[in-house]
Amino acid sequence: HQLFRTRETYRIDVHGVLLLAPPTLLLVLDAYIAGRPRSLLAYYAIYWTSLVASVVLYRISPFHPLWRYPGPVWCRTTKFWHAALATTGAQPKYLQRLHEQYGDVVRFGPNDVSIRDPSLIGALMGSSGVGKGPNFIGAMLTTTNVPMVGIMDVEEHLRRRRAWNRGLGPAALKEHEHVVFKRARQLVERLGEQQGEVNIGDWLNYFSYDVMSDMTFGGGSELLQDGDANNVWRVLEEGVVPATFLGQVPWLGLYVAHLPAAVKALDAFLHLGKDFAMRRIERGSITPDLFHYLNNEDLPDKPPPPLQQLVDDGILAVVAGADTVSSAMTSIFHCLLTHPETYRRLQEEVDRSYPPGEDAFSPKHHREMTYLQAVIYEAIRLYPPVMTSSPRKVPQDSPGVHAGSLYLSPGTSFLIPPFALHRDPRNFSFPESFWPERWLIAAGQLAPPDLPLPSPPHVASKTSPAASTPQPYLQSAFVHNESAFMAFSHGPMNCAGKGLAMLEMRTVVCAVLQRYDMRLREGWNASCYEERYRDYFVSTRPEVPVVLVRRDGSV
Ligand code: HEM
Repeated sequence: HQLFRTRETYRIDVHGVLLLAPPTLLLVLDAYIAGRPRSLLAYYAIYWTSLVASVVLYRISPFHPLWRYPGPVWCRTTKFWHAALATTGAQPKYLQRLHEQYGDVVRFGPNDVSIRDPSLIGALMGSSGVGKGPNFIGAMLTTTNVPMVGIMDVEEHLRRRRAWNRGLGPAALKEHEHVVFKRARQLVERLGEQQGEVNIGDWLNYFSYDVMSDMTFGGGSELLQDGDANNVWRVLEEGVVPATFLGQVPWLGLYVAHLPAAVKALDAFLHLGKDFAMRRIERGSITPDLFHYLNNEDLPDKPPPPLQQLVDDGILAVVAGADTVSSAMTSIFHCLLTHPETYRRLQEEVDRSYPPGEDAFSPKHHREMTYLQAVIYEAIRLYPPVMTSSPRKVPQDSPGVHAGSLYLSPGTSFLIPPFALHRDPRNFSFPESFWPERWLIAAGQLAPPDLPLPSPPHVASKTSPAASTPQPYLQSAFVHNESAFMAFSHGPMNCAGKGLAMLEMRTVVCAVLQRYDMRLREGWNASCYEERYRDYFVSTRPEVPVVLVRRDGSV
């Protein structure tokens, strides 16, 4: 047990030696030296039972360094409880409930804590914060080919991150913003060609996937044109469920990697990124896409990285670049369509900045559109596309980490889940309500006496029974703690694509609102969006059925 604990390793051969050698040695000693042979099974049964008992007793005992942090007792015994819970997609709400019950620091696994205290974010995730956790080892079934987002060594992570910063920084973004505008134009045209009702989420999926392929690999996907005939989105959604389970128990991923049948969904998912990367390498560089930077094509003196690294980062671009943006935009439209007054106000701002005839596929007025920015931030405050964010782990060979009154011992993993922070009334007034005005009040652009008070939680349209619920918080003081806003995470290992994501969201919202009036399907139960929104590091969400009508009256 001490060896397992202190020499934590993902090597299966070492596990084998630790699990099999001691009982075998005892058998040999007993049989040949003491002359008392027993069945081999008895030695193994006694050894493994003692080992499991020792592990469990230690984890629930006061000798464990995380003893003082409260949490459900069963979660202390093994991480399998939490892994099973995470595969339901309900992890964010579960952690939120634990925080409500136990406080701001909760132990939700043997060596895992969740932290809901914004004052600790800087120390734990800032420039001298803690490196990433091992979840991507389990999710990607490998210790060697982990994409940049999951590299645990801080130095190595920041070294790999440099190419992403060059490829997604303001200068590179300027170079390929035309890709976003071209695809946004195509989206708006294709929406207009649809008859009757559309699931806006599907179209936003197609848009973000095509943008991601153009931006990262210089092309290769035409979902907006052809639809999703190869089910790439289904592959993505099916792949994230087993990846979520194995991300919680990463060592198991290395065993599962040897069972081809068990990882069919995951394999298909991994192949997506690989195909993209291979096609791009064969084609060579046409435009300075993200791959151009990841492959060091902009630094001729620097050798290109190994092929596997490019493939791994290709997969990261697929997931990080496509799903998050689509998720955010689906939530934006859901929120707008369930809050007609907000929709009207935003459309007025769009009409002022991009009146009919003005090119909406241009960032010319984005910066001055403060209400648009507020709507985007508010939608991803309520529905952060990465709801639990990525775990961090205090290195086993470090002295541990002190932050405020918190001490995290070596080997402790922790999460600072955006969902729990965003829905905490100590950080945001009316935390369950969609209320973009809060961002304007906080920025001093709207005076508190002019407050348009938020609608009841989540939805305010006629399609929801919540509309008749009495408003419960009218008298509360205004609270807005932006340091608790973590949709893009925090520090040098935060989201590398925030600039691109904001450009995509602003462009699509402006272009769609300029061209169309939208409404939800009559009678659609809007509250099912919140109920059926699931977190698997990225998210899966229910359909948002809408009807679009051209504002200029043409068909
Ligand atoms: C609304 C859209 C998006 C949201 C809310 C979002 C959010 C996040 C979050 C929470 C993380 C985890 C950071 C951490 O571990 O602390 C992350 C990582 C990352 N995101 Fe985004 N993201 C979005 C769009 C994008 C786009 C368009 C790209 C472009 C390819 C991108 C690229 C990345 C990369 C490369 C990482 C890994 C960063 C690292 O580990 O250093 N993201 N994102």
